[in-house]
Amino acid sequence: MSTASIARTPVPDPGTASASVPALVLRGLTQRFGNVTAVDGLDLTVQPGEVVAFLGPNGAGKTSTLDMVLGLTRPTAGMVQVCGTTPRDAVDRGWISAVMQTGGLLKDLTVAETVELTASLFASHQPLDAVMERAGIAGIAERRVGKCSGGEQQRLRFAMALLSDPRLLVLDEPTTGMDVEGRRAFWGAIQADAQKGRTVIFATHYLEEADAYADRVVLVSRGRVVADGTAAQVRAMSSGRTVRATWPGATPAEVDRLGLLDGVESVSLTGSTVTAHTTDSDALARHLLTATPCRDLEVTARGLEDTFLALTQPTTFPQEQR
Ligand SMILES: Nc1ncnc2c1ncn2[C@@H]1O[C@H](COP(=O)(O)OP(=O)(O)OP(=O)(O)O)[C@@H](O)[C@H]1O
Repeated sequence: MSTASIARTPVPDPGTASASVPALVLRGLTQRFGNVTAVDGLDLTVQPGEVVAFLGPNGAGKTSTLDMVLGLTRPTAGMVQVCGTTPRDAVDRGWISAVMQTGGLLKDLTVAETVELTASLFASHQPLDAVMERAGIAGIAERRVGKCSGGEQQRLRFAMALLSDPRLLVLDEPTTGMDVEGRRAFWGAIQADAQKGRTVIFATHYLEEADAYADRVVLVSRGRVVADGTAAQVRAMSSGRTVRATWPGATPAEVDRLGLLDGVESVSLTGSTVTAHTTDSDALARHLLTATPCRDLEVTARGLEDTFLALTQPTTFPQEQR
């Protein structure tokens, strides 16, 4: 099944996880698969009501972390607490549930039948009509799952995850493969729900989703947190500007030498385009226009995407040269 909420029957016991207890605490969380360290001593605390984007490149360790949060795998080392208890206990109590990317749906059932069947696995659950309304699928209740679009199927998974009225909702790249309209409708439903106080943590590759929907962005790279704050704070973490220019016939060695200039944080060469991040764009621009054959020079403020690349990719020149 795709949602952790339906993997086990929850024990109704509202009230013992108070609002002052963090929704999620990770301490030194580590997951190794043979020689691969997928999660490398990750620390994170999420307070109730926060909407957190877990952002990182492929293989950063997002899914491995969320699997441990959901109690699907055990950490190699470190600790996970969900609403003050273990992940398995939180799942049992219906305090945490998840919307995963794929799977878990039977195509021949209708949307309403799917929600009913899932609800029958719980000792107690939210009213079905209210859950379907909240997830934005009340209007397609009689539609067969196989006829639903990707966005509609994700909203159905969202409804299934809401049945236990979880305190913490985990979304693992929930809008992968959806078109723009499907993504917007899905996030509209999640946001409306989050505004009522639910804690949401979502893994995504989409920077614009993190920017638009998260109160807080946690940027992970190689199993570690490399930035943590609002989208604006994370963007500001790599201050400075991006300088791009066309350098016909540039060699990697010539471009690497730009890394020796004051303020240059990273530099790369793609075709004949040089891209550099620097805290002193005037000096770099002057150098490129006077000491190299560069032309078509462009200076821009960094966006979240540039910050993401700057914080998650190694520079192209050796550190000892700097
Ligand atoms: N079961 C496993 N066995 C071996 N290696 C694994 C396993 N699961 C994950 N990995 C490795 O651990 C690292 C982190 O993977 P993970 O899926 O957690 O990253 P991710 O950030 O979710 O990536 P993506 O955005 O591509 O889904 C990768 O190098 C991956 O190949």
